[in-house]
Amino acid sequence: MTWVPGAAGTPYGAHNLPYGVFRHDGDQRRIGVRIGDSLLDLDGAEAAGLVLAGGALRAPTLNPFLALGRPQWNAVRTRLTELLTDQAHRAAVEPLLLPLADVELVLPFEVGDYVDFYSSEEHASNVGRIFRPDEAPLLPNWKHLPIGYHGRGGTVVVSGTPVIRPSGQRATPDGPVFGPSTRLDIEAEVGFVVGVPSEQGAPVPVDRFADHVFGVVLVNDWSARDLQAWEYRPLGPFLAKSFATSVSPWVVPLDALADAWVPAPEQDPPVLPYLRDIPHLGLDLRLEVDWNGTVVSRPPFAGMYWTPPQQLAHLTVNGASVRTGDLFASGTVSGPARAQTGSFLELTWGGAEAVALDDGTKRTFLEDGDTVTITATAPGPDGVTVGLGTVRGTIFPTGAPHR
Ligand SMILES: O=C(O)/C=C/C(=O)CC(=O)CC(=O)O
Ligand SMILES: [Ca+2]
Ligand SMILES: [Mg+2]
Repeated sequence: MTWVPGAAGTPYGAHNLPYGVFRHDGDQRRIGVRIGDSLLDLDGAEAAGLVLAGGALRAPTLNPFLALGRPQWNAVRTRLTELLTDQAHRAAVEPLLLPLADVELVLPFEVGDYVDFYSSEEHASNVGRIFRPDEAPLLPNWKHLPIGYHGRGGTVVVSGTPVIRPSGQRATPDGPVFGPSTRLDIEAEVGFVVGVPSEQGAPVPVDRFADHVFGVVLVNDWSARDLQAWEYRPLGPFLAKSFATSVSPWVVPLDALADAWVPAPEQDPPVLPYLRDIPHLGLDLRLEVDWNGTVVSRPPFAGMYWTPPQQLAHLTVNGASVRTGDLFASGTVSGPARAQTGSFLELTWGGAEAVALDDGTKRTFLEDGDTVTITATAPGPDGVTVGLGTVRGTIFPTGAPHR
């Protein structure tokens, strides 16, 4: 049990220890690890010789640490657990704790390539029904491979960054017009952060997932549905999703989620051998979507049809390599019930059924000034939960100054 006041038994006790990057008093970016409502300054801890990672913890991003690989991730985690649970270290460590309220959390890693999957059967079927009412909801390939597309790593931003309403083309009966999106939406997703690179030409098999993937962030893949509906055939989303994708500031290590693996939905028809993961496990992450202070949805990640190891195996099966800092997102997480959907497109069924918020207003798509907050928890050891932090964004009008 941790000696840090108030932290034991919370979703951010010593069983979690997510990593982030912070600034204090406008200072340099530094790596920290969260414990309760504080963070431990790991730059200071490594400088003082309390934890050793060859200097990787003294960098302004997590990338050098992510690149170290599992044996060193484990060694650092073991040491941090010691420092934060053994009273013998308290006098040395306590001066390096900072209240979270006093720091600014920044993008924790330099994002490399960003891939977005489409792995919820409910989401894919719902979008199919809404966008393509005259066709089968799922295309014939959907149960044979995890569908995905390459997104835009350079526009991934940390939680709290303003989201400016994008402009673009949308279809009208009189032809396309240009202007601010009128159907701006969210996508509640889970992102996987690559630590150890793979070699070009050498696919990553399903059972090597944990050698490469360091941990998990929450993702909001903001989506302009009107732009998307007009542009997406035949190559998929382009400008409808590339303007901003928000991630939570804490990267939760896979090690903190050891108790969250659960059987994933059975796959029928059977998948090709390179996608066979035995046991076939997904993560029991429970998401919550809050719109201006009202919880409107609770998407269950455990029901995702394609698992993260299958996604990584598929992403690399053609010989494409992954690099440190690559991010692959699960795709929108939707469960079978309306109040489990991970997009407002589904929640309002294409904008036809407004949702009532607790403040007395009704919404279909996002209005300027709206704030969406996605959080998640997972089961942890001994009945505690693991917190995955928060990804929050507020919509600013088109043309708004960036900050
Ligand atoms: O079915 C379509 O045409 C498009 C669907 C999406 O918007 C999905 C997407 O970005 C992937 C996902 O988040 O599931
Ligand atoms: Ca998406
Ligand atoms: Mg996006």
